[in-house]
Amino acid sequence: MDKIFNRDHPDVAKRATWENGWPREGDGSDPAAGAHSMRVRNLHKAFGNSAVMKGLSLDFVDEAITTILGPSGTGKSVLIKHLVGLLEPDDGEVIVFGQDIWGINENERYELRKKFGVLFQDGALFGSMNIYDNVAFPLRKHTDKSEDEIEDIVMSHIKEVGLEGAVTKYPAELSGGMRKRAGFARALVMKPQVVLFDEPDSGLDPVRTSLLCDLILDIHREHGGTYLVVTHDIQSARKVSDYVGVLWKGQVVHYGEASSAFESTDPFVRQFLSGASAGPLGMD
Ligand SMILES: Nc1ncnc2c1ncn2[C@@H]1O[C@H](COP(=O)(O)OP(=O)(O)OP(=O)(O)O)[C@@H](O)[C@H]1O
Repeated sequence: MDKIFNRDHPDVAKRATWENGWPREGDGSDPAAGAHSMRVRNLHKAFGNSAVMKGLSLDFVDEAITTILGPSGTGKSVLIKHLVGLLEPDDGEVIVFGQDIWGINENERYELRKKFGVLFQDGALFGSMNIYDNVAFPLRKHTDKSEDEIEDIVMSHIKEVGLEGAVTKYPAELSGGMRKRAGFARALVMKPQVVLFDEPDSGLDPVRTSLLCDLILDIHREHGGTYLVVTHDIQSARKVSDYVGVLWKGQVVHYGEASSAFESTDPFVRQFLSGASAGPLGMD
């Protein structure tokens, strides 16, 4: 399937400036500067005595789908929460659309968050609202659009995710896959520049996982945007990724174009991506 991400496009070629497999860090003179809407610099975060982020740095390539892979408990969700400003780093910076999100005030952070759509693991739908009202919620809360305008936007996204037959149903009446699709529609209604997916495949069977990946690709091709997908699922990563980052113990052990991850000779990356029990990765 074709993807919107086209490495030959001049804007994208300019953005994907690499040094030793890493995006080159931007300075004022670097053509890649400003080309990464989300940048994480030397991120440190501990909960009590437990250090979770240990100096993580990563630039996400605009308009691409980047997948973050890594074992359980390695800090993938913590990274997402830093990107949307739900967690504050102990040290380091999270720079989003050119702004250090902890160098601005709460109102500015609130405005910045509107550029993000987030699809949480279970869809994070409101159980007391039907699917239409769930998807309409961000528009009613954050815009002054009329109900007619809202209906046009909501129904176009509900159709896009194939839920037009379920608008009056409540989340509890839907399957896990349908709830995720409803969460995806809700994540799109504000026309986000960035969409973050926290384990979109969790709890889905392989066929539904594959269909959800197709939907992610289709919608990315249709609307563009910078997508970040956190997952354990190697098949999903193979299917959707332009770039792959592999995390282990709060650090990035590999980051580059998807093909370079799947061909990596690094013992940790190979073990994780092949699911082998023998290798540097243990149960701890
Ligand atoms: N608010 C919190 N308070 C205390 N510890 C936390 C908090 N949030 C995360 N942690 C801890 O940080 C570590 C990383 O958690 P995180 O959820 O980011 O892992 P993950 O890589 O997303 O794992 P999984 O793939 O299993 O979802 C875990 O040990 C977790 O218990």
